[in-house]
Amino acid sequence: MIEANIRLPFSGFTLEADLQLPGKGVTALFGHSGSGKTTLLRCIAGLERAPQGFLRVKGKLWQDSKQDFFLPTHKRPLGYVFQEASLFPHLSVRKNLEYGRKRAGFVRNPNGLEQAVELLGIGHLLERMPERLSGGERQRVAIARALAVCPQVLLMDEPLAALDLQRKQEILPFLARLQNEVGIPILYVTHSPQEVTQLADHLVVMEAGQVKASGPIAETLTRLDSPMAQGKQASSILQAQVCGHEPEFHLTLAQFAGGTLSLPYQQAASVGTAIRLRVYARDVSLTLQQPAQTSILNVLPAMVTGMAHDREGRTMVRLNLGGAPLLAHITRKSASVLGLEKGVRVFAQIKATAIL
Ligand SMILES: Nc1ncnc2c1ncn2[C@@H]1O[C@H](COP(=O)(O)OP(=O)(O)OP(=O)(O)O)[C@@H](O)[C@H]1O
Repeated sequence: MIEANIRLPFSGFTLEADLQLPGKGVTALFGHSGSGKTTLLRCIAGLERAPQGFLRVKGKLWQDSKQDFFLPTHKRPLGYVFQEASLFPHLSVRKNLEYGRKRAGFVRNPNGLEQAVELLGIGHLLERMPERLSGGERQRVAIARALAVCPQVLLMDEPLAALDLQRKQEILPFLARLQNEVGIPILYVTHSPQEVTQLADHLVVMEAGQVKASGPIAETLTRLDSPMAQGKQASSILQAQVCGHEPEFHLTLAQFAGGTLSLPYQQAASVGTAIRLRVYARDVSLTLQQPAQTSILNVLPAMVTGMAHDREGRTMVRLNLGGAPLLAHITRKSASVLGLEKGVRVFAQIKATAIL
């Protein structure tokens, strides 16, 4: 677990964060530009010293201003990945990785470097000079360099922001692998909703230096007061498990807390495989009665738990499907005609899902 209680005033901006973050998985720090994400990460890294600060990482004290205790950055077992890879241009990839390990005062695992190289798939690049790497390869080397020191926390500040879409797609699978195979918490700064839905297990929403929301991804993503639950991109995440296939219809069945869903056929996913699904709020419609004949395969009972109206005649409805939260974006008129309010039972018709 990461416990942080930080107050850092700058002129015109104050960071105030009181957070308890999980000790594993990816925590996304999401917010608009200038909301304080990087400053929070820098405080955790010890690159910024908040006059009022308490920070404990996996039971170890890193800062306690009350006791005037501050562990300097080089003694904090962490890896830091920036937007730009910032490799030494005169050193080969291998030397860059080795240099990082020599600098860190806490490396214990002698195999850390080999493991990082394998995980990021950069074995064939070790003797190359950085100038001969593509942007995506350079960033993979930077991530491997951060991991090679065997950190207890990995801090990533918009690691994909400087890359074009194709390079982003190239790196995302490696990040997903990191999440599954490295047993350390990753704090991941981003303002990309797509990266949040694809990678995050826990979400922290920042606004003007304050923590607006913090919690498990499925819950926090669908909070009606969250900036991510607004507009066309609003979506929900469902944690599901493959429970069968219907190859004759080219469908796969997946079970989640709210029932069973039919998905496009996933030949490679055996029964029991855990999958993460994204459902756009705009792809969910609501009915009061269970439709007897419909072409929509996924119709599940749900209960309305909240609603938020916008100024353009649309309503975001938050639903509970057996404990799983789901957003539906419908017209305000439909919400009125159906008499929707908190506690009303409905059927959610899910038109499309994407496997992440
Ligand atoms: N050393 C500093 N002195 C004064 N103000 C600072 C300092 N560092 C950051 N700030 C201010 O703190 C605010 C938050 O900056 P920060 O970089 O943490 O935001 P961010 O959410 O990471 O933004 P972005 O997504 O654009 O990187 C900004 O208004 C910034 O100008």
